[in-house]
Amino acid sequence: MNTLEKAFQKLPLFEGIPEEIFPVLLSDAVEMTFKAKDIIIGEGEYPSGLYILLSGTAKLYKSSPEGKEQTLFVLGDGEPFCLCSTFRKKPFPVTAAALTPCRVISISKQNFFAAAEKDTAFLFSMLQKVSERLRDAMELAGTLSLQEVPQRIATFIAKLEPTEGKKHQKVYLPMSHKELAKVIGSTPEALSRTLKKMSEKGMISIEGRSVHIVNRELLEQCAETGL
Ligand SMILES: Nc1ncnc2c1ncn2[C@@H]1O[C@@H]2COP(=O)(O)O[C@H]2[C@H]1O
Repeated sequence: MNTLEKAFQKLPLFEGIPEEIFPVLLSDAVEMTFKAKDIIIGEGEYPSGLYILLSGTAKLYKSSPEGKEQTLFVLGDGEPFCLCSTFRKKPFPVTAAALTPCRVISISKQNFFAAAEKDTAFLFSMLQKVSERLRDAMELAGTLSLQEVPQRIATFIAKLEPTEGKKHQKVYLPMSHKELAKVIGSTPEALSRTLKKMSEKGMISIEGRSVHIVNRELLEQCAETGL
């Protein structure tokens, strides 16, 4: 097994996939690297196949003609994208951009379908990912249309994994405040005001991107009903 095949085998996305699938999938894989802010694929382009973000953080977003951006998904290590364009001959519906330096592997459609035909576990894993994305998209639609900004921020923070053990309730924002505003469908100014109010109410204390959840019950209450 070569290094790339070994790296793929360790990804949660490919858990339980038989070893012999990786050479099929990766025989013509292309590795690309991007700097933070680089466009990986622009809206309307035709990706060559399935992309896997091997390391780094990237976002999928839409922008309006006025330049307003809405982040649709934040992709982390091991996350695939271009799944829809792999299944359908349609242009890429969004833009993918790097938030940090990113290492991306592209898998040709031909190899993707060869692996899917060889192993149903692989195909099921891809289907599972597509359905997860659909669920996330529905959740985002509900959040943006039904929740106020404080609820969206509290929900986002409450879902982050604690970085210093569950007891300490320290979490780290995975992106800048400016990028976070695009995820929650707000402006950086409204985000700062809300974070300040949440601190004053004793829910959190915040320093840069480091957030201490002072009172999780209050934070979860805010996620439900707002400030
Ligand atoms: N018309 C659309 N508008 C916004 N997002 C879309 C649209 N179609 C698909 N997507 C999402 O954009 C994602 C781009 O990467 P994927 O093809 O993996 O999955 C796609 C969907 O989750």
